[in-house]
Amino acid sequence: MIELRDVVYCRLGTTDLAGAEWYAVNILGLEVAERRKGAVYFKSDARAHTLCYFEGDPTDQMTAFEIGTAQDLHTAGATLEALGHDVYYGTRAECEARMVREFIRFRDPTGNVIEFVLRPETTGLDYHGSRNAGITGFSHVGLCSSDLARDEHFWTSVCNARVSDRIGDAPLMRLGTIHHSIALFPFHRAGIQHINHQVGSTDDIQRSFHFVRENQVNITFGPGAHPTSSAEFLYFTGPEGMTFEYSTGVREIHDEPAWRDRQFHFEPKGFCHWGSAPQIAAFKK
Ligand SMILES: O=C/C=C/C(C(=O)O)=C(/O)C(=O)O
Ligand SMILES: [Fe+2]
Repeated sequence: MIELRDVVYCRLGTTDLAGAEWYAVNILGLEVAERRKGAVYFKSDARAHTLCYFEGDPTDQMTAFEIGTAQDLHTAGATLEALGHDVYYGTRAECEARMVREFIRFRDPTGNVIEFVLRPETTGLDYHGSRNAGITGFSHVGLCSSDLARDEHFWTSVCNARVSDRIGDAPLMRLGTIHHSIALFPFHRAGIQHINHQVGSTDDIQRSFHFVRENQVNITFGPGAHPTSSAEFLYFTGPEGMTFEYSTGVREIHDEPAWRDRQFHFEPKGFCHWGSAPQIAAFKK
């Protein structure tokens, strides 16, 4: 069993790095941690970075998860290879570009590019966004899945994810105590379906709702409340069509052995109990 600790960063290719930086700072509310040749790194919490935009193909998207020890990372590589995945071991320069000690890269069964990383850097310092979006940190990722049952099996049997709830057959899966760090949603191609940042309060959700709308950003869902995690949310569109989510109040699961995954409808009421309907392809039948 591959023991993942947490989701740690996303890397997104962009054909307009300056535009992506403008959006990440002025709309999303992240802080530029560092600019390097062809890449900008963003902070959303104490970690050195949780998002990187790099010059490249916008379909080039990676999600990284932390593994505890070098031994575990190498064992994970061998496990994945034995299952037929091509596993790439990152070079020193690629590790530096990710601010990690070591990493491996492979594709999950849908074809999503996944990195398992060792010792991602942290700063121990809070982040300070110039726009006060109230962000408390990068929290979860939604991944596209071309076969939900197959991919749930991968994340829960090969890796240590546990299903907290399902919307239809779409699993919301936890790695620690947070209700979900990975969610899978049905879609015909691989890629990151949405990127979630937690914000401090309902006030932040409501202020951002008005802020993003006034800045002509496309709101695709919300404000609303997820019956699954109890989080209040807002979804909106970012560079190259990426969906970003703010949410607040995500459920924590501390009664680990006692928790039973619950079944929700794959229709608007399963996604929101305030009555908002998603304008997001992967959230619709
Ligand atoms: O609308 C479905 C999404 C549910 C949740 C949640 O329960 O918080 C998410 O944030 C998610 O799946 O990404
Ligand atoms: Fe989400």
